[in-house]
Formats: sequence, C-alpha cells, structure tokens
Amino acid sequence: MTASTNYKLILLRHGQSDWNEKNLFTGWVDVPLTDQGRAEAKRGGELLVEAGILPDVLYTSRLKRAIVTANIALEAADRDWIDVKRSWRLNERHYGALQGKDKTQIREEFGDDQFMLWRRSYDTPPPELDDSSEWSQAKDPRYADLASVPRTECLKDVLERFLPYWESDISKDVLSGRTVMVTAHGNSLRALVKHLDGISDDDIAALNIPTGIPLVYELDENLKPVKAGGTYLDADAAAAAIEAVANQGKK
Ligand SMILES: O=C(O)[C@@H](CO)OP(=O)(O)O
Repeated sequence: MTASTNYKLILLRHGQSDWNEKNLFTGWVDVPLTDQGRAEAKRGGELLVEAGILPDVLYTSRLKRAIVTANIALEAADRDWIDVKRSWRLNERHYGALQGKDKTQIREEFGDDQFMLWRRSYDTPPPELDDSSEWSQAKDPRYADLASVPRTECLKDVLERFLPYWESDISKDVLSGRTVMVTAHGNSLRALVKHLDGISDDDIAALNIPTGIPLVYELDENLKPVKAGGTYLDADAAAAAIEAVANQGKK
C-alpha cells in the first residue's frame, strides 16, 4: 500500500435486537434480531455495495445479534466468503445488574442522573450481576476460555479489554491493506470510536451509535482518522437513529 492510500475500516452496530425493541438493558445476554433488525442488516450490506466499499475480513463479537447482522450484510454484499474472526473482546458492555431490566423503569426509579451515569459515564459501572441471575454469563460455556467472566463493566473496562485485541489483530489487518469490517455493539463500538478519534472521557458520554448503518473510517498510516467521526453511509438515517438511541429510557 502506498503512503497516499488511506486504510479503510467499516464499523457496523448490529440491527435492532429483540431487547432493543422491548427497551431492556441487554449487555452480554444473547438476544436475537427482530425482523426490523434483519432488514437493517440487509440495508447495511446494500449501502456497502452502493458505496463500493467491500470488506475483506470480518470481526464480530460472540453474540448472535452481531454475528447474524454481519452474515446478512455480507450476503447482501455478496461477500459471504470473507475471513471471519470472533472475540469476546468485541462483546457489548456487560451491563451488570441492569441486564434484563426496563430502561424507562430504571430511569424512573433511580432518576435521570444515576441512569445516565450507569448508561453513559466513562468509569461508573452498574452494580454487579449475581451469578444466580437468569441473565448471568458466569457459567456460559462460550466464555470457558476466559480467566473470569465480567459481572459488570463500565466503558473504561470495555476499552481495556478491547484495546489489546485492536493492537494484536484488528489494526494489523487494517495496516495490511485489507478493508476490515467490525460488526459489534453500541458500547464496544463507542470504545473503538473513542480510541480512534481521541474523544475525552467526558465527551464520550454524548456519543451514540445507531443500529445497522455502516460507519466508514479512512485511516492514515498512523491509524488516525482522515475525517474525525468517520462517515455514515446513510447520514440522514443515522442522525435520526442516533437521536432515538440518546433518548432511550425517556417516556
Ligand atoms: O442495552 C444495551 O446493551 C445497550 C445497547 O443496546 O444499551 P445502551 O444504549 O443503553 O447502552
């Protein structure tokens, strides 16, 4: 790759999930996509074709809403065949004791400030989820390779578990000149965007990522974004969807 050529990275948050629709905190609970989510994923793949930006390698979390979104988008782009790598390090933030709880009820019960602190602050995790909860992942065999499964996480924790994988795998594929697609989650992608754009711990609270709309970053040889914030392939749809994510939990 020549010095003048920029590297390409596609970020894709999964399409609407069952629990997005039901307004529940989800985290590591492995919920499926809704029909709308599947349609968003297909549209995401079509947007890639229309923009002429086709992934050469896919990274996903170990959660089916990301895996299925990527599969549908790749099928729509006729790229089903590309190499795939999955890691728990791309999982959604573990939402602790909030997993399975209704966002509006939590906002009403604890108030706006506490709700936003748990939801968007950089370093305040929700209370830990008990291992006996039906929404716990403590005994989930898919995480048998982890020294310990999180019981809760704040965004800082997500960044700390994501960055080693960025350094060891994802960034290397980007720098090899392959167009990399990362299909993941609202908060694991917020961690990635914070890192790429150098967003402060305070400012990251205001950043929301919409479901199913590809966000394309062109990166220079130091992996710095050529355009801060990247480019959503459907800017109008993204603006409306970002607003909706920001307002979750409001009546
Ligand atoms: O519930 C979750 O896991 C996330 C993403 O859907 O929600 P929030 O946007 O509130 O962080």
